[in-house]
Amino acid sequence: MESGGLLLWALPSALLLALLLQLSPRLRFRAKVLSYCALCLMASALTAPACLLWNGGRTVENMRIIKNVVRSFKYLYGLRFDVKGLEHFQVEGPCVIVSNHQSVLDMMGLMEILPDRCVQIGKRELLYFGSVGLIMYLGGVIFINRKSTSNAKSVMSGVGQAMTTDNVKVWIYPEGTRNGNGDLLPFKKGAFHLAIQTQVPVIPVVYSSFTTFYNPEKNLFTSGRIRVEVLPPIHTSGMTATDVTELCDTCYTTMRETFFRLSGTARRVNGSTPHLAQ
Ligand SMILES: CCCCCCCCCCCCCCCCC(=O)SCCNC(=O)CCNC(=O)[C@H](O)C(C)(C)COP(=O)(O)OP(=O)(O)OC[C@H]1O[C@@H](n2cnc3c(N)ncnc32)[C@H](O)[C@@H]1OP(=O)(O)O
Ligand SMILES: CCCCCCCC/C=C\CCCCCCCC(=O)OC[C@@H](O)COP(=O)(O)O
Repeated sequence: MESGGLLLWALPSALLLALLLQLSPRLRFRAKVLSYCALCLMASALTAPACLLWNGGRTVENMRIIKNVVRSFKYLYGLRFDVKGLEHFQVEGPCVIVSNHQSVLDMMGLMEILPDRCVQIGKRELLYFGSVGLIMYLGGVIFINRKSTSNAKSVMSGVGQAMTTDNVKVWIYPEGTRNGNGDLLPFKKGAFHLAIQTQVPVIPVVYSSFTTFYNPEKNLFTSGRIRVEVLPPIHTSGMTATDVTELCDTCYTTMRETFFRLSGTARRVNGSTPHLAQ
């Protein structure tokens, strides 16, 4: 009797939901993004105990476990990564990896190629994303307060020391925030200060534009192919603080060119929208 009643409600509700999702692209988009967030929360909650049991607490070693879990997400969303230049990660010792940042989906692209012993710099607010915050903490993510330049700088100088003593690579999104508008934002300089202060190479990584398959303005979230290129390391030995701006500009120019090439879009002229390549 009870299960019959449940069926009476559950079946029409499910059908109504399916109909609504079919009818409203906005709802469909939101449902898919929500499913991604739920997946991250759920996977984090299940992976955190594994990290604790395996490695005992906050350590970069946990990134291997997290990476293996996240790498399976792409199949659920029909994403494919074509990666080139992975051999450039084979540097002796620590380095600073810089890449473009388009959306929360970047976590999948990050984990697709993440080298061993590599932690990311993230905004402090991420720590409060429930189990996702916990898993980031356990993986050794370094949290900075973006509202306080002095705090961010002092955290970064601590990072420099840890990089050399613990042989850790650091992954930084130099745009400082997500940007999905088909171009790169101007770079902040923290990553380049860090590389020069610790005299380690900078390795740029570029992901092609997501706009053809993920675009919140157009309620678009379909399957897609992402081209990824790891560029050759830029060595900083002998550079000083006076070279930070030039290093930052060189990386920005190279990465922006690569971004347009990988995305099949032409260079933006005076801020106009990029045109499709011929
Ligand atoms: C199992 C399932 C799991 C599912 C989930 C999986 C999760 C797994 C983990 C993945 C984690 C991923 C985390 C990703 C997180 C992504 C982010 O959060 S991006 C946002 C945060 N990151 C950044 O902001 C990095 C880039 N920002 C910078 O580098 C900034 O420069 C800054 C250091 C943060 C400071 O920023 P700001 O306060 O805006 O100041 P600026 O204008 O940049 O600089 C002012 C001034 O200071 C100089 N300067 C900067 N840094 C230094 C330094 N270290 N030393 C000396 N001087 C410095 C800078 O040059 C400016 O001076 P100038 O004269 O104008 O040049
Ligand atoms: C109990 C609390 C529950 C909180 C629920 C939070 C729901 C979100 C859950 C999962 C989302 C998965 C996110 C994976 C990690 C994303 C990291 C990321 O991309 O952060 C954005 C940051 O780089 C820049 O932020 P802004 O663009 O400046 O903004």
